[in-house]
Amino acid sequence: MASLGSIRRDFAPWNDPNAKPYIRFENVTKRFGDFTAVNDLSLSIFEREFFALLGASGCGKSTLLRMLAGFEEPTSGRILLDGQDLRGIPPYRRPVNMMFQSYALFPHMSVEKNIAFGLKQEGMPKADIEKRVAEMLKLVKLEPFAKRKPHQLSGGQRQRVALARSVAKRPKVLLLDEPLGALDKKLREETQFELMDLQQNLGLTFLVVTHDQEEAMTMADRIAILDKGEVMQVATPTEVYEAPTSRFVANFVGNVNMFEGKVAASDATTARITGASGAQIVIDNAGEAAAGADVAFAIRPEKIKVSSKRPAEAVNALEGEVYDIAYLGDMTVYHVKLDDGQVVRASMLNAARIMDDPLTWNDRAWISFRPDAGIVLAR
Ligand SMILES: Nc1ncnc2c1ncn2[C@@H]1O[C@H](COP(=O)(O)OP(=O)(O)OP(=O)(O)O)[C@@H](O)[C@H]1O
Repeated sequence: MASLGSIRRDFAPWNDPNAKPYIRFENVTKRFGDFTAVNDLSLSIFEREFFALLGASGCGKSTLLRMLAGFEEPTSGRILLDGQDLRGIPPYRRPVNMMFQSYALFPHMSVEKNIAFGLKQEGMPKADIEKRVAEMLKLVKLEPFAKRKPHQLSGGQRQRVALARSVAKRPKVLLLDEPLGALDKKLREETQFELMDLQQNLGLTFLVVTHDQEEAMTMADRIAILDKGEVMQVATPTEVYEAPTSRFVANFVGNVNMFEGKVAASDATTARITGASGAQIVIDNAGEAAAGADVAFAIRPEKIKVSSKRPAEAVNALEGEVYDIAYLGDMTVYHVKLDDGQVVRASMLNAARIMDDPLTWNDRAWISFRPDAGIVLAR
């Protein structure tokens, strides 16, 4: 899984009951004809937050950005920015700017002219423009390339010009639609960190749309996971990963194993889930789910241990057969087919060069995990 890169200690205004949201979507619905792209959606974003909208293609992410930028109006509901209802305010009068992909740069203009373009249009005095462009070039580390044309730059450098151009006007909110979509994997990762630095240094509020969950996990303070125009969960990357509130979110972010079953018994300290095959899983607690409820026990691959013998101390251990092994260098991913037919994915770090319990295809194997290693999902 991606590193949770942007964890900023002490930055959590969403936990402060007195903090006022900076951007607020209030019961926003957007229809195109009889198609509902955004459905009664409410969402709060705080000043200086790096907020990501994550969801599959067509879930309404871009429509939300476009409504905030003023290119579309909600069919119903309100969008507030710093307490002001944005309805009817044209895009150029909103303190919001959209960063477009680097291919939207002017090919015949140098880097510095590209950055200066919007400022000139605004009628900013020449001396101020020069100062601001110099500042921007420094910020995105492109000073040596000021005179070059876009085609004389690498993809990552072009992306930085696009970024400099979109922050040159000092918008309060920057909207980024798949900002790193055009870059290869390595460059993407580097640029992610640059983007985070820039956002923090300038104290901007970023709203980024992506369908790349690792990217959202790495960069964002909080993530909203959308499905069919509705918010499924809003939380920090860690919470989304470790404490998803639904099967949908658990499946959407990272790899997960789901054990479907019924809550057999539940008290304050432990609960049991019985699967269709009769196998029982002991868990810490079943949350809100009452005895008899249909639930899923969701557990991440790295929280499952694979071994050739049943670990003596294990509360939960299920037997099966090694079905597939993928050696990834830093870790090994096992697929174990349990005796009831379910295939479980378990990943183990290769901390030592030589495994003390080597397993291979078709070996009998046990998977085991702690009662608190997963989470019970009722939705
Ligand atoms: N102008 C429009 N007219 C009709 N339907 C539209 C219009 N704009 C968007 N839609 C529809 O609304 C839905 C949401 O579109 P949106 O662009 O917000 O999706 P998205 O989540 O950003 O997807 P992607 O990741 O593919 O860009 C889609 O089903 C799309 O076809």
